[in-house]
Amino acid sequence: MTLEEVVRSITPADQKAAAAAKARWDSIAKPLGSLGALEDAVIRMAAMMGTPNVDISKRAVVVMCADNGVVAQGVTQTGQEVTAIVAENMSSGDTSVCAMARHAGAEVVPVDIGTATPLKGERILQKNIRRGTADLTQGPAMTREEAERAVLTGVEIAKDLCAKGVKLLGTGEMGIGNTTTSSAVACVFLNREPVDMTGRGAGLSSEGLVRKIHAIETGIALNQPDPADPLDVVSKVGGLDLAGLAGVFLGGALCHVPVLVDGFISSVAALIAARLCPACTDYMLGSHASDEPASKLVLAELGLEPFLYAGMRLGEGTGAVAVMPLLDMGLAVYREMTTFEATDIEAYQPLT
Ligand SMILES: O=C(O)c1ccc[n+]([C@@H]2O[C@H](COP(=O)([O-])O)[C@@H](O)[C@H]2O)c1
Ligand SMILES: Cc1cc2nc[nH]c2cc1C
Repeated sequence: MTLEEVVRSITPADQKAAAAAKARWDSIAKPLGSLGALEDAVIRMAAMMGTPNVDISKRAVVVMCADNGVVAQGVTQTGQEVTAIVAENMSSGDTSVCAMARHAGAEVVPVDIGTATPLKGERILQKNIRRGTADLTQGPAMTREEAERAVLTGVEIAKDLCAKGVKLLGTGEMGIGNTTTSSAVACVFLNREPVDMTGRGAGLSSEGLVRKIHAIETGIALNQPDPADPLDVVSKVGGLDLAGLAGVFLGGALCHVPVLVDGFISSVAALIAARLCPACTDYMLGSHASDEPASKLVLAELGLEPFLYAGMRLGEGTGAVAVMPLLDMGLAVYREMTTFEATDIEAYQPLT
């Protein structure tokens, strides 16, 4: 499929199924609406799936791994080599998201979408578009064609997983320097200044933070990304992980499968997808508000409410995976609870 075909094929979520799910919640013997965001999530998932019989039993988290040329500007605490080390550990099950995913019953799918060096590991999907991006302070991070190929790769990965029966997708990433690219992309879309949108990422000194803000200012001034053209923005000041994850959001929407946003980087990828295809936001679920300063602004722009305010800022998909057990618990009540009709409690009347 071409990107235009993908965008054209995504349809809004089904409001009839949402109404049926809401009716089911309102029949359950408990105060109306009292499970708050858990009820909303089940209703929204019913709309996404087109049925009140919500099923998220099979789940996977796609972890896009890529390197970013902007690390040459001293914008990160650790070196670029960490990307490959952590990405390979995704394959052996030795990362934070892997431990959490085992608990949440999710498959971790690490993808080499653009790491600087080839990755070893049986479980890694080898989809490298290029061996790391160029330094965005010197010119565009990548070509428009490379960005488009990365988006389409994400779409295909999501479609393949859905074809294998996955009913809930999580997004995650690993890429030293990707909070710099994410802040740059967010600045362009939200028309904000880098000083307000930039944080310390995986850990950065105060001098490093000044360099990071300066690199973003330079990259935007030099490349002049067009905020009305998402592929222009992601190719000039973004990264391959951002482009690939934007594709996962589109692919999930195409398959009527909910896609959980993770932290700051993932939320910016969701914003790229939303700018490519506004209807795909119907298929997104928030997870947590990352500690990165711009995280809440980006989630608000997407109209998403995070479940968790837990001060997390790890990435990898840890936030997305963290809310899966919460969704399971919401669904347990939705499916298993007795109704007002079956008890002696008089049904609540909706508040007027
Ligand atoms: O998801 C987040 O909100 C998040 C916030 C800060 C850091 N990270 C992770 O840390 C890495 C990026 O940080 P940095 O400082 O190298 O730009 C990358 O591998 C992300 O997974 C992730
Ligand atoms: C060790 C390490 C693990 C990570 N996981 C996601 N980003 C990361 C950054 C570092 C530095």
